[in-house]
Order: sequence, then C-alpha cells, then structure tokens
Amino acid sequence: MDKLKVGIIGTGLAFERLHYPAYQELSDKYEIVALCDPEPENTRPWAERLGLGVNNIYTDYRPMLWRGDINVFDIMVPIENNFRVTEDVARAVAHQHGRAIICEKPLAANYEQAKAHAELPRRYGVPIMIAENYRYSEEINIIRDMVREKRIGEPVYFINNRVICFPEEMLKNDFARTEWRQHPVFAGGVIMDSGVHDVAAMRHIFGAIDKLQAFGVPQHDDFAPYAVLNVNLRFHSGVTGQFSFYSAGKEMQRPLVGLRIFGTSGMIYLEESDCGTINVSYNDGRSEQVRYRPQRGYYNELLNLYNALTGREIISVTPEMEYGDVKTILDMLRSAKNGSIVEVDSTSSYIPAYRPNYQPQFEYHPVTWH
Ligand SMILES: NC(=O)C1=CN([C@@H]2O[C@H](COP(=O)(O)OP(=O)(O)OC[C@H]3O[C@@H](n4cnc5c(N)ncnc54)[C@H](OP(=O)(O)O)[C@@H]3O)[C@@H](O)[C@H]2O)C=CC1
Ligand SMILES: O=C1CO[C@H](CO)[C@@H](O)[C@@H]1O
Repeated sequence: MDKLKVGIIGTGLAFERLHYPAYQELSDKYEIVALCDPEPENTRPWAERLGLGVNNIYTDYRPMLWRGDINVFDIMVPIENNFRVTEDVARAVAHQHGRAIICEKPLAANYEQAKAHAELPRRYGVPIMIAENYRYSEEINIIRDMVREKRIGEPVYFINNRVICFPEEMLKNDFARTEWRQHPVFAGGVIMDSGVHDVAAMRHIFGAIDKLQAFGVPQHDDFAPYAVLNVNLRFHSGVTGQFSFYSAGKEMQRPLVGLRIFGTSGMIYLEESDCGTINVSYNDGRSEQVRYRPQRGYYNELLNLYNALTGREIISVTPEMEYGDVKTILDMLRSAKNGSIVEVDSTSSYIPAYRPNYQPQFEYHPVTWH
C-alpha cells in the first residue's frame, strides 16, 4: 500500500508539537504533501523542512481541496473554525473512496455546530476521525479495561480534579499564549478547550452520562466564564462522580488529587496523565503499579486512521462520539448558569445512531493498542 498523502490545515502548535512528531514516527504510512496556513511566515519553515515546493503551500485551504492526490486532510485550526472548515472539506471530498478527514478536538464551538458536525460523516459519506487523544491514550484505556474487568470490584464513585493556572500559562511559550484561547469566541473558553479531554476520559471509562449538576464561581477574565466549575455526575451504569475544573488558580500540593476511582474492593489512582504509573490499591492491603507510556494518543490515533483506511480497523473516535463529550461540557455550563440538573446522554450505548446504514469504517470499536 502506498503511503497516505496528507494535507495539513493549520500549522500552529498542535501540528508542531503533537501531530508532526506522530507523522514522523509513522513515516512509512503517511507523507505530508501540502500545507495551509493564512500566514506564509508559519508555512515557510515547514516547506523547507519537508522539502515542499511553493505549489504545495496554501494560504487558503479551498484550492487545496480541489487536488485529487490528497487522502487525508488534517485540520488543526482555532476551535471556532473547526466545524466550518471540516464541513468545507467534507463537502469537497464527499463520497470519494480513500479520502478522510482528521479534525482536532473539540469538534465545534456550540450545540448547533456540534450536532451538525456529528452528522457530517453520513451526510457527505466521508470518514472523519476526531483527534481526541485521551480516548487513544494508553493510560485511559488501561483504566477503562481495569474498571470493566472489575479489578477493584464494582466501581462506586470517582473524583477527578484538574487545576490549571491559565494566567501563568499565558506567559509561557505554550498553548495558552494564543490569542484565540485568551479571548475565546467559543463556549466555555479553557473549560471547553482542556476540560473536554477530561470529559472524554470519564465517558471513555464509565460510559454515557445520565445527569449532571454544576456550580461555578463566575469570573471576569475572558479565558473562562468560571474560575472553577464543580460538577456532580451520575452515569447510566450507576457510577457517580465529582469533577472539578479550576483554571484560575494553582495546585501547590503533591501528590495531586488527580483521578481516583473507588470500587467495592479497592481503588485506582492516576495522579496526572504524564506521570507514567497507574496505582491500584486493594482493600486487603495489596497494591500494584501499572506502567504506561504517556502521550501515545497522537500516535495511536493516526495509526487507527491508517488501519481504518486500509481496511484493518474502524475509526474509534468519530464526530458522533465526540459530540457527546462537547455536549457534556455545554451541559455543565448550562447547569452552572441555570442552577439546573441536566440530562446528558439519552442512551447508554456508544453505537452510532446511523448504524442502520452500517458502514464498517464508521462503527465504533475499541482499537488494538500498539
Ligand atoms: N489534542 C490536543 O492535545 C490538542 C489539541 N489542540 C487543538 O488543535 C487546534 C489548533 O490548536 P493550536 O495549534 O494550539 O492553535 P494555533 O493557534 O497554534 O494554530 C492554529 C493555526 O491555524 C491557523 N488557521 C486559522 N484559521 C485557519 C484556516 N481557516 N485555514 C488554515 N489555517 C488556519 C492559524 O493561523 P492564524 O494564527 O494566522 O489565525 C494558526 O497558525 C485546536 O482545535 C485545539 O483545540 C491544540 C493543542 C492540543
Ligand atoms: O488540547 C489541549 C491540551 O491542553 C491544553 C492546555 O491544558 C489546551 O490548551 C490544548 O488545546
């Protein structure tokens, strides 16, 4: 099989730090053949590095879509553009065999766009993978397996605590330096941008959410409507949990609260996604440390797409699945605003709604880990 030819849309931080290293690791499967970014200063160094001529560099992605030689369009643009750009690409490559789209998380900026995005694969007959790396990461999948295998007995409840000091992060050479994150025009600001990963992890491990209720402490800084959001969750499985997302302050204690899952015969503890160890403690005094490789989500997601396009797997994280993650964040914001209990997922199943028009590459299944 020839390498899949990739057109990049948006050559910012996510491309440089996350997707490009994964493409390098999978250079026997993917070849980047075109780049698009509104700012030529952003693409020039990449063109040199990748040996791409001027004909393969674009400041507007639309002419790039007319090319017949690109298999995969990889969209890494500010969140407010995710839906519009993905729909433009889907329309251009509609019903063309061997073509697919990657769109970064979160798939959209509001409810309406998220719903419309979830319908794009069926509407245009194009496979779309959402690059929600938490659902492809080793640690979240190991924990999901532990819970399903009842390693700690029946799961009863969890706490999941995330603290980010966005005001400090803004001063670093990292994601928070971008203007579109500091002054977001999409719902929730950093709660959507970063919190959607935590929601993806919780739904990946525990399944669909029945109801939630959130309280928030409002703040005036643009980057998030609430300094902290405290959310109570009940899953269709019966598990309950508490999620806190604090983006305006600092965590000064170690070990971090992290993710702690309590079961009838023990507990699972992940201090943070980069720590490399999942701790499992049993009520009888035994304990074990399970090692994993952090940050493998980007590699695993590209491998899943390659395997899907070559007929060996099906795409694990579809827009339909990610729709639920984004809806959950929007539901949290709605609950905090209205003081209401909100119903989240109407079904406890992950099977896509368009199953009647079954097409193997769109169906959800757990991927093989590499
Ligand atoms: N999975 C993960 O862990 C992460 C995911 N992300 C996701 O990746 C996406 C991009 O984030 P990030 O790279 O940090 O943001 P950046 O701002 O660093 O990069 C985005 C780039 O896209 C360009 N761009 C904007 N509009 C268009 C367009 N219409 N066509 C082509 N290019 C465009 C921007 O140009 P200009 O600046 O000129 O507007 C910019 O160069 C977001 O959706 C984000 O949520 C980001 C980080 C981590
Ligand atoms: O997805 C992402 C990972 O987390 C970062 C910071 O917490 C975000 O800004 C980024 O978009």
